[in-house]
Amino acid sequence: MTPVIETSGLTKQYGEVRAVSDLTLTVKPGEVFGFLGPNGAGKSTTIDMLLDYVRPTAGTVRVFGLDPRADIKEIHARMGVLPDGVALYDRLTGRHHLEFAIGVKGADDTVEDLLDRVSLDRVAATRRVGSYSRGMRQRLALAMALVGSPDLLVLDEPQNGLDPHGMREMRDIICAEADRGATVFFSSHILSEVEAVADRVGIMNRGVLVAVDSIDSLRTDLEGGVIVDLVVEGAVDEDALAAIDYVTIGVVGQSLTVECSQDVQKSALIADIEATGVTVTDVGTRRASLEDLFTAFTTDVDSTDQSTVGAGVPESETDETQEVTA
Ligand SMILES: Nc1ncnc2c1ncn2[C@@H]1O[C@H](COP(=O)(O)OP(=O)(O)OP(=O)(O)O)[C@@H](O)[C@H]1O
Repeated sequence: MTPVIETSGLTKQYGEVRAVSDLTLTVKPGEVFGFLGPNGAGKSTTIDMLLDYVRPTAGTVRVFGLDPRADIKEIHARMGVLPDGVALYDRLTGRHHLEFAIGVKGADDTVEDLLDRVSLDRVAATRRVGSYSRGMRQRLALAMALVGSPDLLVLDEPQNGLDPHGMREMRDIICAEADRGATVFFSSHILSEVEAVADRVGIMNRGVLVAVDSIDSLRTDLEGGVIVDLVVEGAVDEDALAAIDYVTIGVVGQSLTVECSQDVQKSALIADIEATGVTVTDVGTRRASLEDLFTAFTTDVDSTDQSTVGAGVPESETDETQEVTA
């Protein structure tokens, strides 16, 4: 089956900054794929290359097996996009936006149905968008992305501007779209939201894809995915703790976070930790959350790397972006 998204060696260089470096990634039909990474990791740049808003420096990208540089109209016809920093027309009403989107796609959706799907008030839809809150703008933009029941939804930070209620609705919409067979590729900082809906996640760090798998498999990669939280009394000797080589220990004040495999015996672990000169006063065990995985995969890197996040990119380099209108 042709992958919905396929990149190979995909790279984008802005002057000194490598925004995306040698990205090879495949997203299969029907998958909900969460694209994660800290600020400046290269998520939006990757999405922009899928949409041909930005041209790669090297490598290839295919969407539905097509090249965005040559076939962007065909790709857009089968895709719904919620871009980062949505551009809406303040003077037009929500209803006008949806009518426009339905017209462009030649779709048979009704405005009312779209409004209901994103829980945007029908009366509010008659108001100009200039008066909308951030959350309302986000809901409207999502409704526009849903027009025509696209085969692929690309959502850049869809939870932006949404309150917890809106986030839950966004989760439901993503699940409903997946249930009808759509592929969903979305970026997010809200890890719990990603954990709730994604079949697989890709974690970007400084332009590099540092992990890609299901959340459960990533847990297994992370030494079995058990976290032991400890509170200790006494002087914490970080070097001595680092020398306990069968676990990874994070230290914040008197709290230790220990990543370890399931077969590590807690009593032996505590004995080894107390041998460094502290007394353990509290112990808790939990499974690694996506938050733990995210921290483990994105806390590492040599800060002199060429792809360093936000490495003072001069303004003049921003014109390397090749804007392309679809
Ligand atoms: N047009 C541009 N000109 C120069 N540098 C850019 C441009 N666009 C992005 N960059 C740089 O590329 C890197 C990746 O940025 P990108 O916006 O893709 O990250 P992101 O993961 O989407 O971040 P965020 O989560 O903050 O939106 C950053 O260092 C950014 O400063």
